[in-house]
Amino acid sequence: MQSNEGYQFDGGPNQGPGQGQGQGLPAGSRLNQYLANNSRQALLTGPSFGPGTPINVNAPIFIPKHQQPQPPPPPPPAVNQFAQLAIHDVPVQMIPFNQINAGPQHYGPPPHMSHRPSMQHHHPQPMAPPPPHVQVPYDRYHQESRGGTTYFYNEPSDQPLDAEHYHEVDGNEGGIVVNTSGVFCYNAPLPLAHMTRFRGKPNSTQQTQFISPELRMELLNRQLAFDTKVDPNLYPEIPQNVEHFTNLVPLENTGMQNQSHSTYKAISCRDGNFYCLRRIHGNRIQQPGKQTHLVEQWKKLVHGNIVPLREVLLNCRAFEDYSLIFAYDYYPLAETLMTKHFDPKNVTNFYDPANNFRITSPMGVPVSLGPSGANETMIWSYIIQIAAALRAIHASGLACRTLDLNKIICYGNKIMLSFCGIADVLDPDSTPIQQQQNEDLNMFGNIIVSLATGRANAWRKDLYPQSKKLIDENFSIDLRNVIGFLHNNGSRKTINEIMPMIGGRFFTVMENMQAKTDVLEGELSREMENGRLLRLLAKMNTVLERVENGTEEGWSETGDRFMLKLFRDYVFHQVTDQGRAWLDMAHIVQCLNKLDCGTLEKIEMVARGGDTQIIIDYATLKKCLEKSYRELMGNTMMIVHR
Ligand SMILES: Nc1ncnc2c1ncn2[C@@H]1O[C@H](COP(=O)(O)OP(=O)(O)OP(=O)(O)O)[C@@H](O)[C@H]1O
Repeated sequence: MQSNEGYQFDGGPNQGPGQGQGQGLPAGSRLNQYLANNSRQALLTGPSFGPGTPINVNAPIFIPKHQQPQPPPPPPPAVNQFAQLAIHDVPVQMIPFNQINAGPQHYGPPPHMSHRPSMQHHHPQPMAPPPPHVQVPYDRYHQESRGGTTYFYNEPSDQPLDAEHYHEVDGNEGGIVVNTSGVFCYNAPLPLAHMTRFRGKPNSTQQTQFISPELRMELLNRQLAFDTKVDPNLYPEIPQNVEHFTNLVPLENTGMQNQSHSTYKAISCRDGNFYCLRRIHGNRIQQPGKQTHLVEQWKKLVHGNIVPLREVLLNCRAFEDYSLIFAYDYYPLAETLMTKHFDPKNVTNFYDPANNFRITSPMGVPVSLGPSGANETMIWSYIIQIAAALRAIHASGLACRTLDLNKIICYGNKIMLSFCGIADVLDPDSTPIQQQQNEDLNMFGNIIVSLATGRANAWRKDLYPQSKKLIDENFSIDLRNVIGFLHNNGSRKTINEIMPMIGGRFFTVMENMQAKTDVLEGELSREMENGRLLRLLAKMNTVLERVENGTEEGWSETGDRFMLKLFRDYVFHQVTDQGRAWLDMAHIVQCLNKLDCGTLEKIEMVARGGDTQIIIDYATLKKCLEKSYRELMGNTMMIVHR
């Protein structure tokens, strides 16, 4: 046996039978015995990867399924981890939001999923309901946790082997379990009960495996919105750069006669972030100090229901006039309350001429209000959010001054006051701030009347009696009180006074938002490992099969790289003893995780010719990778981010 930096050839630590199969497992552990049995099985049937010496490694043995005394797939109570998918399980197809749950009920696997038994190809029953699930007795399986992973296994039995055995198990309440043919099985808890109601009922296995289709679509569309560019031939009037902003894309119709303002998406070259630019056409600021003295206060205002103002450009010449430009944070595919509820035809769309592609927000389905307006729950949610924003603005000694349906944007579940601060620059108002704030409350009342009646101008004096009648007939006394209070000009009033009228509804909105946050956090924690594994894969592929590194011609075939090459085969190119590819995503993910952590667990790697077997631990492999990657970086001029 040779040893070099932790490499061990042919053999490995001398262990007695049944010892040390699972590192850190007690000797009497049933999992340990199970692994030992599998090891013995491997002795009888030969190694799983090419010819070679018996496996005697301090690690769970990786054996193609058909070589084992075959357990039927284990039935964990809930498994919804990516790691559990077979490699041929592809991510969920993009389904437009409005098509989800639509159409006839489709039984059987979706066309792109292939984790069903292969027999089903011979006897396809696409529209037949699935056969009743035969519950495998749970007590036939043993369960043992190790290093955060729960292994399910059963003792060898006389059962016939079924190499292609996959099961799809209908779980209870939103939980569908897909078992792959892999030996390892990751077990994850079901989402918290209070979160499941926000997920909707999954209509197929996919929805429990990946980020929910609605959220995926929403995020993808937002990403596309970020990426849109305009064709300069189609928009010759849009400048290439506006100071440090570039890549301007109009968010509303431009080029109309006598337009006084326009809105664009842009990227800042300073920080690479996206901004929403509101341009006021031909507005030369003569007395900057006097007109912009409130800008700094607006910039300091941070609130979840207010779009932050970041910068104001005075007398900008990029549009060949003296424009006033306000830069706000950009929220992709945000739409105004006006377009959402009153003018759905005008929904914010990007038309990407380069791709001939329209992007709309699948979540932002226009909700046209009927003759009796929006439902009361929705209105209360708006009231609470607008009140929260106004409370912050008024507490800062400012007034919104532009509270109307066109200046409130919807972004996901949230609504936000947009374009704040513009009125203070365009038209500095010397009336007492209290009076300006009172006017905000009046405008707030108008918005509620519009939403409740389904008519944007229902608050107008001539229409108000009719609107009031409709509201009295259809809405609660609390809502009528809020409107009455906001429209009452007789007394001094503050936004805080509507809190008692909101009452317990506040908690409902807060709980809903909290639950949504929990769902998003859950999704994030499932996906966050992807980046780590991607970085690892990128490093491995940067190093492997490189023809040469500087002057070293055989670099990729020697030393540490040779170890990594064998490891690549161990991870990705496992074969059965008949030479068929053996694919198990769980194995791949687990190996990469162990490499990333640099565990001391050992594996046996076999060269393709079968003439070399190497026993090595993950910690050493990790060092090989890091060292090779560093060597490569030392020879390059590129800046590489870790
Ligand atoms: N912070 C933001 N991020 C992304 N989009 C935004 C943001 N603020 C506003 N928008 C979008 O900019 C567009 C503004 O154009 P729109 O014509 O609807 O409003 P407006 O110009 O105020 O209306 P009007 O011309 O009637 O006064 C809207 O589509 C709105 O959704």
